[in-house]
Amino acid sequence: MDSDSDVPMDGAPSPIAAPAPLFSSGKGKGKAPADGLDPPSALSDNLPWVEKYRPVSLDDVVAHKDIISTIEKFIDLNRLPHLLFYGPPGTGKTSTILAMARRIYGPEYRKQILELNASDDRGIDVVREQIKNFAEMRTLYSKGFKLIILDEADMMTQAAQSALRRVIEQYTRNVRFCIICNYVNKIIPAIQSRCTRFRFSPLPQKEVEKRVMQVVEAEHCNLTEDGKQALLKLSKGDMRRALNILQACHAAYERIDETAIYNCTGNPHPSDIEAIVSSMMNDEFSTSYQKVSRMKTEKGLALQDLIAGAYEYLDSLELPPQTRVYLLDHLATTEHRLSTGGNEKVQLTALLGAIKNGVELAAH
Ligand SMILES: Nc1ncnc2c1ncn2[C@@H]1O[C@H](COP(=O)(O)OP(=O)(O)OP(=O)(O)O)[C@@H](O)[C@H]1O
Repeated sequence: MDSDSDVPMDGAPSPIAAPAPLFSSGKGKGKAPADGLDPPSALSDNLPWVEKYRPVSLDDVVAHKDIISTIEKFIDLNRLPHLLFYGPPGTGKTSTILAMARRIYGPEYRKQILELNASDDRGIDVVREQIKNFAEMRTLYSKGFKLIILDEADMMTQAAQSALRRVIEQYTRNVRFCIICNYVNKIIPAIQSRCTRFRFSPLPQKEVEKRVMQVVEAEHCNLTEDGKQALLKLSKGDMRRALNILQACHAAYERIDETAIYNCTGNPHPSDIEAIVSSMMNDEFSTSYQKVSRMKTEKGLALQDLIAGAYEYLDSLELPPQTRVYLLDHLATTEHRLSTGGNEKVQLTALLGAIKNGVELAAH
């Protein structure tokens, strides 16, 4: 693939375009990267870890092995279709396409791609002008195809998406589009049918753990076992969240244990949730109300956090099915009322009443 470094660039590289990756699996941790990027430096020290440890090659992308091998086949056969990557945040969609671009174009890949995301203007003008200009200009200078990455495409207006449909068709000969979004149902069917779709599911805990432990070692974090478990639980298969929490805790605490993780993320500590729910179940109504209100104030908990924690805690309790259903239904109702502006105090008393009823139900 040609690299046309003289081409004027409308897809200018971002300041984080060339982070110094500290490791790239298969190449050896801590080595200076072989692709001519800056070695680890003050620049990389200032980077958020999610960027510092963004996968460099397709091999570095954890999980999604089927997707990676399919894409590699496309590249090897030089038959890359338009791509549509969708799935929850922090699962590697952007990382995969950037690693793919690096694989196709080499270290100068930034010059061959146009990357647009939600912070850019996503109106119809962008589609008609910026994309069109890029697509047209590139054909004058280079052979092969160029890549346009539309990140967060589900935020594009319907009109812009419709305009994109024509642009995709017009430039199919020399441009490939990679459309990235969280919610595929927000992408109009006409665009979906022009792309090969890949779903990026939440990352398995084991894979997140492996990557986190590499970062822990490289950054010399003091992460305890219970801290690691809390981190993995809270990140819910989102690698970005895992690395961000780890970095924040590393900055704030010498030793990253479970408490540090919960404090740093503002999530209620499981022991507080346990204390609250058991008080709601066992103490007399007004005693429990006072205790829960006091804990809420002391720990700075919102009723919403408490509901999320109680939901998980109930999972660990042995309850008759009828009681469980009753309690879950009330948690859901309270959550909904809060989201529509319900008063916290009123909702707390209502929830407390429902839990008391649930306990009575279980006793009969
Ligand atoms: N599969 C993965 N393998 C290795 N690192 C990953 C993976 N997924 C995410 N990461 C890490 O999380 C960061 C964010 O990932 P990325 O930007 O690729 O997520 P995304 O799926 O595009 O999310 P969003 O939908 O929010 O744009 C990356 O910089 C990388 O450090």
